[in-house]
Amino acid sequence: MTTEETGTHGAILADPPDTAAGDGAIVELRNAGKSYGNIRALHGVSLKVHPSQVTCVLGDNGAGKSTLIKIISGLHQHTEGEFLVDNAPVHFTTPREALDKGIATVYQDLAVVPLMPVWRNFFLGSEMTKGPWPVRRLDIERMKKTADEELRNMGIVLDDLEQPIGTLSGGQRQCVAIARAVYFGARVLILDEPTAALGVKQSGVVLKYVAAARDRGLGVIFITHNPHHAYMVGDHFSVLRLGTMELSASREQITLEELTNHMAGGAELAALKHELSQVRGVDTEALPEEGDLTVAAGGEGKS
Ligand SMILES: Nc1ncnc2c1ncn2[C@@H]1O[C@H](COP(=O)(O)OP(=O)(O)OP(=O)(O)O)[C@@H](O)[C@H]1O
Repeated sequence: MTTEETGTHGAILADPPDTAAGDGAIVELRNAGKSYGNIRALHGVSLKVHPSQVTCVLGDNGAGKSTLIKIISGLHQHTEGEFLVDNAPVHFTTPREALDKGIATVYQDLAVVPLMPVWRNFFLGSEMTKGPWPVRRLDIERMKKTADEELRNMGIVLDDLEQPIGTLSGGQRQCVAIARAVYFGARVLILDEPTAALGVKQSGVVLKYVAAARDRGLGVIFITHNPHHAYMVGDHFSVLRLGTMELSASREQITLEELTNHMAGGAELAALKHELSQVRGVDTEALPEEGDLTVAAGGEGKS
């Protein structure tokens, strides 16, 4: 997935807004959509993000996941339907406006300065300072101490915060980005395929911190191709296909197998199998049946 902007952002919020109105959803899309000129990238999408819940958005390439993220994070505006934050309609014109409402995005390609220490990256763009103007200077000790405390609060233990962030694994960098967003007051955390480039073990570590962010009361929007990863932490599942919402189900309403079948497209696989049966040399009997798709997708998942 490509994005025009990368990295995490943070905003220190004033008192949390009153969410007593409505059903407590922080973010809501009602039949929202987006067209780029003649191209309808997203249409009729409804979605809610509640505090302390992980809302998973799944979809294959071109399904509209990036477009959805861009609307919620303030990079693009919706052209159909409604977008509400704390039950009030919004039309963000910049990511800053989304941040001011507590909506932070952690992109796949994190905007970090690889040679700078972990603690320095933690505060990048929002450095702590001390002393009166014009002799204000960086408060290095306080930044180190705070970064250390915040990472530990999230259960992230790194050997040395002085090490360049570029020396951390991809999974560790994602975790630092999540802790940073939590520290800077995010209420909604959008994670753009955080496990896509990671191996099994590192994906597990990142999923642990997705759950930790949820346990700290954040509403998490977890974008992924991988139904197995989604099902490990998700409370609600929305599957996008060709720009529309094909499925919206709570955890109680769907099993992992059903979710995987939706993602793998059981009908499409059957059609493909039929076409392949016309091709010499392809043993279609060896291909999985629709009911076997859990195994098929799990073994070969993109993420
Ligand atoms: N700026 C744009 N101008 C025109 N069409 C666009 C633009 N951005 C996205 N699209 C189209 O909108 C549709 C949805 O794209 P989007 O990038 O949101 O999907 P995605 O689910 O994020 O896919 P991927 O996982 O491959 O990144 C695609 O058909 C894409 O070509």
